[in-house]
Amino acid sequence: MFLISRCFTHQLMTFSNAKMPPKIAVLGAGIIGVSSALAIQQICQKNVEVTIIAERFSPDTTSDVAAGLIEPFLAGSDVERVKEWTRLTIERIKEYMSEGNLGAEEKSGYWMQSVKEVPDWLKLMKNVKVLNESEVAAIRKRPGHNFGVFYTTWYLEPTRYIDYCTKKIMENGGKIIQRKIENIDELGNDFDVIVNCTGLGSRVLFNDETIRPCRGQIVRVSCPQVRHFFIDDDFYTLINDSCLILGGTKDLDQWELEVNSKTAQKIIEGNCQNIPSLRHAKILSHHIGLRPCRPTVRLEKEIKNNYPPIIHNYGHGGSGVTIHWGCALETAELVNKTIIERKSHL
Ligand SMILES: Cc1cc2nc3c(=O)[nH]c(=O)nc-3n(C[C@H](O)[C@H](O)[C@H](O)COP(=O)(O)OP(=O)(O)OC[C@H]3O[C@@H](n4cnc5c(N)ncnc54)[C@H](O)[C@@H]3O)c2cc1C
Ligand SMILES: O=C(O)C(=O)Cc1ccccc1
Repeated sequence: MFLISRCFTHQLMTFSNAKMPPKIAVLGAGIIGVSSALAIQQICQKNVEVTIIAERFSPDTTSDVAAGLIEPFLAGSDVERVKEWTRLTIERIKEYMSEGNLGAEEKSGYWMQSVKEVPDWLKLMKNVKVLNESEVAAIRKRPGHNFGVFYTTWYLEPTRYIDYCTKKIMENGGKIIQRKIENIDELGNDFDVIVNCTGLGSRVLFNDETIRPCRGQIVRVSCPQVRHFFIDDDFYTLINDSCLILGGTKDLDQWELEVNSKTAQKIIEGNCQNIPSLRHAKILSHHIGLRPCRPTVRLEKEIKNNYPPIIHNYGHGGSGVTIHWGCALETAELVNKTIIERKSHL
């Protein structure tokens, strides 16, 4: 268990005290917050004091609901940035796998489409095969399966990964505070840089009405004989180490966190049409998550009078796992640059 204090015990500190390491507050403990905190410690060579402040921690974040399939989805319109963030995340996953960690694997499968799509990010995947007409006919399971792509991607189970990152953050001297921040004024001048990884929370905390919930409902099942993912316009079967994740609704501006049993039945039925052997699946659990959707991911520095610099890293839609490490590295570089600039002005 990590030491969690519920109040700020920081003494007021200014940069003028050059002997003290700069204090960085990371708001949010989903995959974006914890990966950003770890990247900051690594890029600033641990010459910083990182404190994660969050209302909810794993396994009670949106991130914990995700299957962790590595594929841009509802990631906004910055397609080139998203592709580069995805590339960096894939490199990170390969390192994570090489350490022998559970909850990360290569995984192949089918994406069946009503309208033909061969997005640029497929170049980051392996074994990509755009299906020809006879191959589509052989795979087709439901109306709307007019085109298809076979490829190999990866999955990264968020809950295991968040635990991995959090342990490293604490080993590096990081701190954790459980608290809902109603207004960043509460942070006063306790920190030298604020990193905002609050996801959908930024709608209220930073008055950003461009970030909107996209409600996703999933069913976790056990069906070991299913070994490939299967995605189409309306449903998906994704794979983790010890379960399958059946999805996948995407209801914009829906905030309801209660599981809808009719929706669950529809998800199960639709995926059984795609993969008939799912009829033998054992239902394990039902979950809801609100994807933090925004026209683009907000990853930038904000300078507000009378506040420490704020580095925003939020609005990752349905791709927070897919692009987390690319975003974390860019966030950490912005923090490091800010620290260096402020020191040079002392
Ligand atoms: C059903 C579903 C399936 C998904 N599948 C995938 C997938 O396969 N691949 C993929 O890449 N992505 C997937 N996603 C998307 C992914 O889950 C999100 O993009 C990602 O979780 C966003 O991470 P986050 O850390 O920004 O947000 P969150 O996980 O929501 O974390 C936000 C953190 O900020 C804290 N916070 C918020 N406001 C405040 C406040 N005022 N004070 C203090 N703390 C605050 C919260 O407590 C929490 O700790 C899926 C999402 C859903 C819903
Ligand atoms: O449900 C989500 O948000 C996902 O990211 C899962 C997913 C992944 C790839 C294609 C469709 C849905």
